[in-house]
Amino acid sequence: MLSVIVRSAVTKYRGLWLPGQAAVRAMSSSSSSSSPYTSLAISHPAESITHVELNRPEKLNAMNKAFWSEMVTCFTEIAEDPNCRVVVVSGAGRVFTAGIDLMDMASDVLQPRGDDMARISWNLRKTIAKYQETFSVIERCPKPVVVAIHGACVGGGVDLITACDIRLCTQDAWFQVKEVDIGLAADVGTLQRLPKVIGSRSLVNELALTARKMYADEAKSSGLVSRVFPDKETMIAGALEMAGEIAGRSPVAVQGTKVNLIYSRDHSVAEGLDYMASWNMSMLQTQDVMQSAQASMEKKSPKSVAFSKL
Ligand SMILES: CCC/C=C/C=C/C(=O)SCCNC(=O)CCNC(=O)[C@H](O)C(C)(C)COP(=O)(O)OP(=O)(O)OC[C@H]1O[C@@H](n2cnc3c(N)ncnc32)[C@H](O)[C@@H]1OP(=O)(O)O
Repeated sequence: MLSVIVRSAVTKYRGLWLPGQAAVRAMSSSSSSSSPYTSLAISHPAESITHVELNRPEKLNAMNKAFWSEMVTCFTEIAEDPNCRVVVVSGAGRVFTAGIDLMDMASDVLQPRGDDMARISWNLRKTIAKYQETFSVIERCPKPVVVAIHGACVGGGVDLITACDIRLCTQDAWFQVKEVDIGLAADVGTLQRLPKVIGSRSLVNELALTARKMYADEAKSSGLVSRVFPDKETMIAGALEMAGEIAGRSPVAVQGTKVNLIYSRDHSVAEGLDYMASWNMSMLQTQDVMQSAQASMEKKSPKSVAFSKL
């Protein structure tokens, strides 16, 4: 199936079909007028919670050109939005995502432009960096991101979820580091982040080198996901409940926790402690500490405190 899709896309690219701004505009005009995006649906299911839904269900949420840039815009805005304290990401329709849109990939990544090898390579490097940014922007976002996965999570889907902070899935979910099957080394985050998520280096290597599917139970036992739900409905309810727990706590504490966890993952303990001290020399001066401590003394939940926006 893959070769048919890629071949037909390349043929269309060479002969007839050049997706560009016009195609993107045409897709925009056919989508809901309230959403600025064609590949994502954004909603606010509860106070301080933003729900980002991959929203091309008819193509199994395959990641097309619009998706790769819209995620960057979306998460840049979320990072700056004081009304958002936590994000839930999920997929519309019957699966989470089938990975990169193989039609778009054929015309973009596989047909780099340039007058000679140096220029082609330079352009391709910039393209790959742009694709990487689509998921790095999730990791850089100081608001925690809970991702809820059902059905297939293929290729770019694994790159996406490893950039998120908390992973939940349904019993029918499966994960596939599919890139070797389509002739490439995964290049937008899986090879860098999956070994930091899953304890077993051997398992990571096996998954990435064989492209075998990993099902929900193994995803749980290996640490890729922290919870497995019987179906999508209960998973989304569980994700929103968890998001509510996070959103109810001090945003200074929550965002500081995310930023420092990621910093420490990539640095030595000594460097992490040093960074933490510098972070908290400002952040400990927040009114949130006193308000939270007072609630704790009064045996109240931190959720009872009306924290100032951040
Ligand atoms: C610099 C680059 C960085 C990024 C790298 C990323 C790499 C990757 O993501 S590698 C992985 C690529 N994905 C795949 O190889 C998966 C391809 N899809 C499938 O194998 C199957 O669709 C799947 C097993 C997920 C589900 O099979 P099922 O029988 O349930 O559905 P289908 O009939 O196959 O699909 C339904 C419609 O969706 C379209 N579609 C599915 N996947 C893709 C895709 N990746 N790209 C584009 N379109 C896709 C499929 O063509 C069907 O459309 P239609 O015929 O119009 O109904």
